[in-house]
This record gives sequence, structure tokens and C-alpha cells, in this order.
Amino acid sequence: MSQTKFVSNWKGIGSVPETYVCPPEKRVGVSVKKKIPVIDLATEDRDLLSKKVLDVSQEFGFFQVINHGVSKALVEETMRVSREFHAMSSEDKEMECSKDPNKSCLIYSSTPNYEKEELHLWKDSLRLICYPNLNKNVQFWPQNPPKFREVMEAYLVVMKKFSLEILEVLSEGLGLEKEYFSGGMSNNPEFLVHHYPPCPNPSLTLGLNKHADPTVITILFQDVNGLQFLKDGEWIDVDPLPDAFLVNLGYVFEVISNGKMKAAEHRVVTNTTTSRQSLAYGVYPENNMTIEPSKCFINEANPPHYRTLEFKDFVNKLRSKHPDREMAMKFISFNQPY
Ligand SMILES: O=C(O)CCC(=O)C(=O)O
Ligand SMILES: [Fe+2]
Repeated sequence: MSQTKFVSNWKGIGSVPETYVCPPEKRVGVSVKKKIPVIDLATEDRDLLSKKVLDVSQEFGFFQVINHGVSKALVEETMRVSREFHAMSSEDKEMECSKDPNKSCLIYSSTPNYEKEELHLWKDSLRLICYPNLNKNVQFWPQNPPKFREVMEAYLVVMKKFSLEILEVLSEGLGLEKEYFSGGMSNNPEFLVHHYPPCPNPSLTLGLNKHADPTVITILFQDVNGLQFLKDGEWIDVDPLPDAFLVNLGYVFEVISNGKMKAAEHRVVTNTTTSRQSLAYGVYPENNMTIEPSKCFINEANPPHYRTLEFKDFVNKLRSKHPDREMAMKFISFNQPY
């Protein structure tokens, strides 16, 4: 029988198959431990909170959030059903994800482009699309493991509220109107549940390539370390704080701020002993939204540095080839030859 493509279903794999071996220049090198900024959302002084969020967003492009008000039990339940889902047989996973004629639920290994890509990533992912209507889409999502639908729906409702809170704080800090992101700019969220099994040789593989997200922001929950951010030419390990979420800025945010903030580049490395799971809630605009620098950041001294694009063109381009930052800028920025 041929080997299943889902790495989560491989048994007793002793070495890394050739199609997963990164070329030497892409392999994991040295990473450093640095203090990751922490935002306490329960801080009562709102001005202080938005100033701190603004400062760390400008300096790092990512931060951890504590005292966020999201129930620990709900996060644990979401992690549990996700783990159970990825532990099911390949056939069951595919069958459970094939129920929606509109394809709001997709299971894939590596990337959705598995068949065509030259190099595979050491992960499996489940993608759940919330647009146009979460409670309609959810009816077609997996019925196994039991409670999957109700737990995912509950988590996604809470994440929508949480993401708007973070976006409000960011808007206040930047001097945008408080509601800037609350309509079509955030109405198309996508949820990815990534599962990275232990890997016999982490120095040869990657769980996820270096990239920045084509989102407004992404809100991530992770159980064990493996996530790294690139800052000032160094890869920094993000060791998760208990119960904390990690927020990172995406390219949409960078464009709206006219480059005042930068999308944070990151990647995931594998390890030999522990499987890793992450819940990535990506805030996306609706497809017909116009993405361009906000008028707030444009004046004679600061002309727009980014093109005006419809979100569907913006995202299609940024997703099609998983470009690195330089390639992405060729498409979205005025400062690079197109
Ligand atoms: O698994 C992780 O920690 C990162 C996931 C991620 O970067 C993404 O989904 O864009
Ligand atoms: Fe990402």
C-alpha cells in the first residue's frame, strides 16, 4: 500500500523522505531567545494600552496577549477536538471534509498545492472558512470527532470578538477611527488548524516556510514551541506563555498603515519528540474591499508607498507562490519595479 500523504498518519518513520528535504540555503540555522513583548489586555488605562500595542507592533510586528478574556476551557476543547481530528485515519479526514459543496472545509498536507510543489512541508492543515456565514458553513463541517462543529463554532465566534478588540486598540493607537476594521475589512476570517508531527531530522525540514501572512492580523494559539519570527536578521524563538495568544501583523495592515507597521516574517521548525499543534485565526477583508494606504498616513512628505488593489487580487497574488517579502513587495509596493 502506498504511504498516505498525511504526515500525521505516518507510522514509525525513521528518516526524512527526499521530497521533504530542504535545499541547504533554506535549512534551519541558529535561532535566539529574546524577550517577546507581552500585552496585558486587562490594563485599565486605555491610552497606555494602545500606546504600548502601537510601540511593540512598530518594533516587532508581533506580540503575545494575556488576560484576553477568552475562556481557557474553550481553548482546551478546541485543541482537543483538533488533535482528535488530525489523529483520525486519512480516509476519515478526507471524508469528513468533503461534505460542503462550497468547500468551506479543506484538509491538506503541506500546502493546498501539494501535488505540484517541489518540496513538501512537515505538517497537515485543516482549513475552515467562515465567510459568508459561519453558522451556515458549520453545518457541513466534520461530524467526527464528536462535538467538532459546536466547539469550532464557539471558538470562532469568540475569536471574531477578540480580533475586533485587538483591532480597535491598534486603530486607536494609530489614530484611525475605532471602527475602521469592524465591517468588510474583517468579515472574511479563515481558520487553520496545523498539526506538525515529530520529525526524525528537524535540521533537514521545515513545518512552515518563511512567510508573512496576507491577513490584516493573525491570532495564533500554540501548544509547544516551534514558531520563530525574523527580526533584525535574527530568528527569534517564540516560547508560548501559558494561555497566551500570539498576534502578528499581516500585509493588509502594513499597506493600510502605509508602511508605518510591517508584516512580521515567521516560520515553523519541527522537533524530534513532540507533536505540535497551532490554531491560526486569520482576519481577512471581504474579496471586493479596496486595500490601500489610509488617507491618515498620506501627506506631501509621505506619498502612498503601496498600490491600490482589490483584496481578491492582492490575496491571490500573495498566495499563489508563497512569495518571500521581496517578491511580495514587487506586487504590492510602489517602491519596487513591478
Ligand atoms: O503554526 C504556527 O505556529 C504558525 C502558522 C502560520 O504561520 C500561519 O498559519 O500562517
Ligand atoms: Fe503565518
